[in-house]
Amino acid sequence: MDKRMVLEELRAYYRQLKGTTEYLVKAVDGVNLEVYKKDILGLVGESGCGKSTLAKTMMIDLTPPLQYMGGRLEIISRDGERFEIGQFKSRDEVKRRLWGKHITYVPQDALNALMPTIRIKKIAYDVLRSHNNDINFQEAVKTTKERLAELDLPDYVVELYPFQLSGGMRQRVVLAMATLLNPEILIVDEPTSALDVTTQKIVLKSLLKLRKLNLVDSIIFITHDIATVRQIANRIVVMYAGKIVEVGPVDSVIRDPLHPYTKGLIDSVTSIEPEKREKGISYIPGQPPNLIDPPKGCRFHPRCPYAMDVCKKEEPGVVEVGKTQVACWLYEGGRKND
Ligand SMILES: Nc1ncnc2c1ncn2[C@@H]1O[C@H](COP(=O)(O)OP(=O)(O)OP(=O)(O)O)[C@@H](O)[C@H]1O
Repeated sequence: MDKRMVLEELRAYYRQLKGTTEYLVKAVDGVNLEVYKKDILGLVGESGCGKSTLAKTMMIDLTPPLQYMGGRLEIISRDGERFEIGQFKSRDEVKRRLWGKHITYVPQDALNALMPTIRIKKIAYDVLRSHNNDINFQEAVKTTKERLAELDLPDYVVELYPFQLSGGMRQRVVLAMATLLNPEILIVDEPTSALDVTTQKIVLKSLLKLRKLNLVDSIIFITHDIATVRQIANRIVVMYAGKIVEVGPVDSVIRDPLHPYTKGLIDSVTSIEPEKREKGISYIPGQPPNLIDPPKGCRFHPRCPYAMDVCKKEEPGVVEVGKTQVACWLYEGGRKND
């Protein structure tokens, strides 16, 4: 399969000063993942588990207090050009060579990211000109109208100011601006959480369209919402306390979650199905750990109903169960018996 990104034991920590003592917040701590062409990955996990930090690290957007601590990150372009995290001398170089062109990130607060007093056509012109100094304004407007049409937005949107757009329209315009240069990888952080259900669906449709038309090769969709992941993603990536604990095809992970944490996450989703509602709302007991001093062994062990002695002492390796990869001692040497 065509790889677009490879992460091996990737680590990025925040340096935090309390008084005169420095602490390290281990937000991305030994992450392994391969992203393929045509992938739509749903990256899920509780608040604070490191999803946004992983996105920033994938973007090689490492500014203090966030610091790269080791491991590999490789981005592979459609033409086979390879970019390694360690090769860049400055953030400016990363910005010039990677952002927008090969990888792009739409952050959580993207709805407010567009300058309200600059017309869409001028914003798009600036994006396109940052990678092609020779482009003229008319060409830039034409390219922008084409991309807007691909996302089912009318031509006249180029003439508008961001404050004139509704939430859903603005989110699609943000997606259009972020993908004007057809980057291989698009990372979107909670793109639908501030929208009503109907508008959410329109935004999800736009994302699927970007993928289907090959305007982007791979999408990483960060969310708390497993129902949304089910609608859009082909694979689900479950993160807990700075680590990936399970990766697999979306349907099989949701139907038959392997890691006890994934099971807890899925069980805690409120359901509209009466038989599930009757069981009541379940939740994962306890709190996620402090990432300055996470538990030894498996980081989930203090909250895990299946925790064994080994879980408290040693970190589990990754085991393949069917098409799913899971980091859990229950599966070392075979399938869990229960
Ligand atoms: N600037 C910072 N300095 C120190 N620690 C930080 C900083 N930003 C985030 N963290 C910590 O890093 C950890 C991971 O945070 P991150 O925002 O990546 O999680 P998340 O899974 O994206 O959460 P959410 O779903 O709430 O956005 C958390 O413990 C958080 O408190």
